[in-house]
Amino acid sequence: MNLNLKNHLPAEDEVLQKLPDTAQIEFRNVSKIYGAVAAVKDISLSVSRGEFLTILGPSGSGKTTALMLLAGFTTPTGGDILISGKSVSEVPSYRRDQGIVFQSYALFPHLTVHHNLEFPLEMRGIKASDRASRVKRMLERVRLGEFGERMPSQLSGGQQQRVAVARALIADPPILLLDEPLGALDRNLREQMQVEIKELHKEFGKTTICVTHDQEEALTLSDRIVVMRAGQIEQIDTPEALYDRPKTRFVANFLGEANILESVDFKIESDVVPSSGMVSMLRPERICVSVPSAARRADADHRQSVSGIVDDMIYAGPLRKYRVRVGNATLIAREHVASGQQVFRPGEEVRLDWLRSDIRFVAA
Ligand SMILES: Nc1ncnc2c1ncn2[C@@H]1O[C@H](COP(=O)(O)OP(=O)(O)OP(=O)(O)O)[C@@H](O)[C@H]1O
Repeated sequence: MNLNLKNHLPAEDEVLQKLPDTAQIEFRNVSKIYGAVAAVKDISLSVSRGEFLTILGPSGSGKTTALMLLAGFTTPTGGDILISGKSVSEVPSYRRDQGIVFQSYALFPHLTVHHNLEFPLEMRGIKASDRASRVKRMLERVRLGEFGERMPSQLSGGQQQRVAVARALIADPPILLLDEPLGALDRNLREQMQVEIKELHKEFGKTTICVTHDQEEALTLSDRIVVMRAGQIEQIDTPEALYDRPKTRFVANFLGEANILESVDFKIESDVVPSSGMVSMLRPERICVSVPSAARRADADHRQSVSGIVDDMIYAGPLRKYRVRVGNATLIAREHVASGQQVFRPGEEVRLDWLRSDIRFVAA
């Protein structure tokens, strides 16, 4: 990391005009081609001021490339990126007023926590007395008030991550970029940090773009999620819409578990007539498992029921997951564990039923 960055900064009048506290971002037909590989292929996307948008997708789908294009670490092969209406294609990364948090935190190892936070303020020419008070306030905000004089190596992973977020926010940039920010943390800490990041987002209101391959993280943090596949946008939606109404089989399978009811040997009852090229999908938690002789439910007229044989039952703390053979198909059903609930073992016959309105149709 070049600590003499200041010497390379452009004169004040050259600096991209200071943007308001939070910014609108637009990708217009952006592509990034590496030889025969289109890492990002003609993506268009608009992010509102203050929005928390997560880019989600499998490995190699172009998530990091999209973020690096926005950060200015790489230039598009085609298309344009606009921040608050202004093209930034010609603006180098150090002049795009953005806070960035990497999975590896990228803290300066030879600077104390205090100096790590002070660095972006110094780069912006903020005077020493103001810097000290801002650093103090920010360290207190991330509950690290006592840790200013420590070196990064003397902090836990979660604490280092909080320093990295604090450093990204301290200069009040309009945009915050998070690249797998919680990837290096264990599960409990990750959940705790998700809450902290959400709170910081609410408090600071920065337009935030986060890259992750962790579905739960995406669902928890985001106002909207972009699902990428092979360099293209497969679907953009709110977490709930994406999970509950995926448009394609890829999204249904990528975000959680899905029963794709294709070539099953029972007729799927639905109140909606699917268009051609669509297949039926049912989320496992929408299926109820009961004994074959169970009394008819009050809403039985709105439900479809089938009988099957339990293949497998997995207990996972708050959830119990069944794999049930129904004719030639295997359906997955997931139940929240509750007291007094009947538990079924492999080989037992069960009835599965679901609301007809819970059937979704996704592009095959
Ligand atoms: N500098 C590069 N040169 C050549 N190909 C590249 C380069 N950077 C990325 N790619 C290719 O572009 C595609 C998208 O890569 P990218 O890193 O954006 O994916 P990703 O979704 O972030 O994956 P991951 O979750 O594994 O980080 C991949 O096929 C990758 O091999």
